[in-house]
Amino acid sequence: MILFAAEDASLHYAGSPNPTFRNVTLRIKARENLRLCGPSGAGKTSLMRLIAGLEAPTSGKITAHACRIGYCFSEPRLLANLSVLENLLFVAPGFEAEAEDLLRCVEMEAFRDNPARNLSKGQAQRIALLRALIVRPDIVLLDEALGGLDLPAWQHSRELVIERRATYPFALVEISHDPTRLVAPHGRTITLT
Ligand SMILES: Nc1ncnc2c1ncn2[C@@H]1O[C@H](COP(=O)(O)OP(=O)(O)OP(=O)(O)O)[C@@H](O)[C@H]1O
Repeated sequence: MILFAAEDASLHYAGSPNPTFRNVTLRIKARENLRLCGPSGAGKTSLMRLIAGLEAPTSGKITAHACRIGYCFSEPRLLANLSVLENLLFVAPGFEAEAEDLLRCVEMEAFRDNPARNLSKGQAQRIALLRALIVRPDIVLLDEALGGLDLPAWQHSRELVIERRATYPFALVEISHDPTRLVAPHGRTITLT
């Protein structure tokens, strides 16, 4: 099953001298692993935003785009004045029990009622990961999302993604400058230049 398909898609930001990427043809199948590679500024985040529907191609077309996305940005982007639990329930109303289970998986149950603004960057990144997973996505997008975590926190987070996929399968698209910090290191690679 194809979850996302772009044909000859190019993206040219208004005011930029050149397109960010040109003529990208890409299909994402259910459950597959994909890594976006390329030097800084090559357009990896922009392509991820296209997959998420946050950008539209300036030429070419998106031919399949009917799925639920869990997006973990490179910054956590939590709602600062809401508690940790409220941040999760904001995207998944009524899922209290599941939110609490997920918090236990990343050893953050004690932070449930803390305002998100009081979290460290690594704690906030873990909550942002839970927010992406709790919506039962068809595609999870990780944009350097776990890069700042120390090794034990990263391992916990990686295990959580793997376990969660076994129950609620999803395709995984990752951007990581560090190949040792990929959740799925043997996935297909798309290289932007
Ligand atoms: N909203 C925007 N408006 C204009 N230009 C943008 C916008 N977002 C990104 N760009 C430009 O598009 C190009 C690609 O940026 P993008 O963040 O997609 O690259 P990247 O490969 O993810 O880079 P990095 O590895 O450094 O994160 C850059 O030249 C950037 O300045």
